[in-house]
Amino acid sequence: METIYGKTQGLKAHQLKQLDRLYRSRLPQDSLTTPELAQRLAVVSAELKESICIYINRRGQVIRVAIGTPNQTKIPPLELPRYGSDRLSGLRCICATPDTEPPNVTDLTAMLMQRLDALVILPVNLKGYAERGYLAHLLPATDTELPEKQEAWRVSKPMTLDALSKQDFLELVEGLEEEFSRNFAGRATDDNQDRVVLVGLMHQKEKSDSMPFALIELGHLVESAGGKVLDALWQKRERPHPQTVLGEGKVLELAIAAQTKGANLVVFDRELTASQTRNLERMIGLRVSDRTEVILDIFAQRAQTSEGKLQVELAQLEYRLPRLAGHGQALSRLGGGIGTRGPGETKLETDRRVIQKRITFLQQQVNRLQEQRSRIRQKRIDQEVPTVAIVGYTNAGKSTLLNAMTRADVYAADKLFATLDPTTRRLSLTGEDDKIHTVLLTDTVGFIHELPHSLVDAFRATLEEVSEADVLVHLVDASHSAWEDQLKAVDKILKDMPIAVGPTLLVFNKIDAVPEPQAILEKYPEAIAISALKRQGFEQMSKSLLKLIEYAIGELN
Ligand SMILES: Nc1nc2c(ncn2[C@@H]2O[C@H](COP(=O)(O)OP(=O)(O)OP(=O)(O)O)[C@@H](O)[C@H]2O)c(=O)[nH]1
Ligand SMILES: [Mg+2]
Repeated sequence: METIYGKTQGLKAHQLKQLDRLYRSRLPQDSLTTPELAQRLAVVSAELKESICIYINRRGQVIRVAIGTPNQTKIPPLELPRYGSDRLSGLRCICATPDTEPPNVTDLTAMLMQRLDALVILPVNLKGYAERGYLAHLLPATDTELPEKQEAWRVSKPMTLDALSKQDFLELVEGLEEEFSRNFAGRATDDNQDRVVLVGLMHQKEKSDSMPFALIELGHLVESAGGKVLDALWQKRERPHPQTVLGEGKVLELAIAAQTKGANLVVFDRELTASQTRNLERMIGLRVSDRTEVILDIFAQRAQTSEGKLQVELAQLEYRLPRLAGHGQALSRLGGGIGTRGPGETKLETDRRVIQKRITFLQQQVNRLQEQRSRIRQKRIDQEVPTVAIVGYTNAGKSTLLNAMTRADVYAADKLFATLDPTTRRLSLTGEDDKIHTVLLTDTVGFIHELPHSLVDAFRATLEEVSEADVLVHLVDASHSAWEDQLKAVDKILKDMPIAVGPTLLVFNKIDAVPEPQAILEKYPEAIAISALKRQGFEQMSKSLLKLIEYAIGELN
């Protein structure tokens, strides 16, 4: 006997047999259904007073018989014959139901999530007959840039069983698939580029209805990681749903948005637990990732030095290990991209035992390099050259400033986390008495609010530089609309450092792009305003910097 899926408890032997016989039905390849099959389904449905679904492949074989609505009897993504937003899954569902309504949104969403070839709903009357049915199928997007209200499916008017049977099924699906793949080719300009839908939560008390800042930033992070943002949605909630972060209805909405826009990845604005990831992937049918993984991915792409690479891979694997069951295994074959790349050209390991071993190895390497680094630093301290570290939110202009002041050639770009490895350069500063003083200036990796815990280790090199510097320059992008939040986020990270940091000079950068810099300086009178790009305000900054160094180390020679 074949497996009957769904609500099978309490079924009598002859009912099970009746259901089992449905497996033996065979349809002509090119017809959607036959009146005989429709009638047999109707009889069983009427007797059980339940919806009955059968799933049929392109060869006309029944591959699954299930009790329940199309939504209740959904097939997990990995058991579908094919998966991918460029085509249909190769299965259609015929459902006889005692409910007399036309297909509802839940069932249509189930069709969308499984990318069914078609869905036929046959309402069964009181006498146990199906007189007519509805044919539903997905609609390809009409445009490469999708309009907001893209219809995801079409539902026919009620049709007689005869008319349904005469539908040329193959012609229908082949036509649809051709359009799907044409659109898909148009959309996926770069096969390796992730097409992403962003998801966030907003606290219930939040008054504004506009896109939360965290989500805008997440969009920049995804773009910095090389992904393309197709859509963003968020929900107001008291607290995250323990199993799915969002409420069930919102997850459905997310699934529809992701599927109709042809996304291959969904990214949440917070860390997900292993089971949340698993539940969401099962419900949406796409890979699900989070903010931390995106940041780690950026790090993996940017790491230059061998130390940077080691630290990033270590952080990635440590983040992944406890989440492996939900990730990588079930859906890894759905593709690569954000969250699957290691530093260098490698793909991240997915085997638990291998990972464990690799983590131990990487930890040893990182410790060794750290000792080396501290020896170098000791040498610097012995030379008694004062050290200055530039810190600040990512994209504040730290590398640009280092380049401008020292003619270094550090990569600066309008991307988050452009810099990963600290760079130190010698800098000559002219004091009040025109005396020239030499200091060492270090550019560091940018900070970000809610620095993910697993990343702190990857930041270790930077944090060491920061905590051992005599003086800090805290650079703020004054042209950013959220500059004050960023300033506070950096202050918080500095305050939480295990070792107290040296005195800090607050410097507002990109002043060339601020219409009224005066307002900012009134609020922070101790601060200095510069433009690293236009080399404005450098003189005053140098003077203040020297004063602060003098204060920090006692005397300048
Ligand atoms: N208008 C303006 N843009 C600037 C200024 N300084 C830097 N930028 C721009 O800001 C962007 C980021 O500069 P970076 O120097 O890479 O910033 P960063 O702080 O090193 O960033 P990460 O290394 O990513 O943390 C670049 O596009 C710069 O050209 C400035 O004074 N004015
Ligand atoms: Mg930088």
